[in-house]
Amino acid sequence: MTDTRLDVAETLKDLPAWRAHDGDRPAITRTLTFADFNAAFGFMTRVALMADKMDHHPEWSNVYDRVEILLTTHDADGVTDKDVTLARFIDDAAAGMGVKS
Ligand SMILES: C[C@H](O)[C@H](O)[C@H]1CNC2=NC(N)=NC(=O)C2=N1
Repeated sequence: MTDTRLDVAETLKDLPAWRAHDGDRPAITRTLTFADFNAAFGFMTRVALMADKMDHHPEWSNVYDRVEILLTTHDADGVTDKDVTLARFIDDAAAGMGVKS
């Protein structure tokens, strides 16, 4: 994995559940809705452990069954392979956890 900045539009072609962040800097976002708070927080725990292992951390928030996630690489001021790797892990983790959207 490198800290090379990727083109956001190109990157999103391989990440259909993700959108370009509409804001101040290059980033990708996904909002997930789970069955309930327990499922949402269980998902966040799994992602948190992987993020810490990768030393690459999401910007996110949780309200009850909903988790909003923004991925960007602060050290590169943009989206990198690290964000793609974490996004794929997030998609895989969510797929088996009763995600409603
Ligand atoms: C010192 C440490 O490796 C860095 O601050 C890491 C920590 N987690 C990080 N997370 C994210 N999303 N981007 C970074 O550039 C980053 N850098």
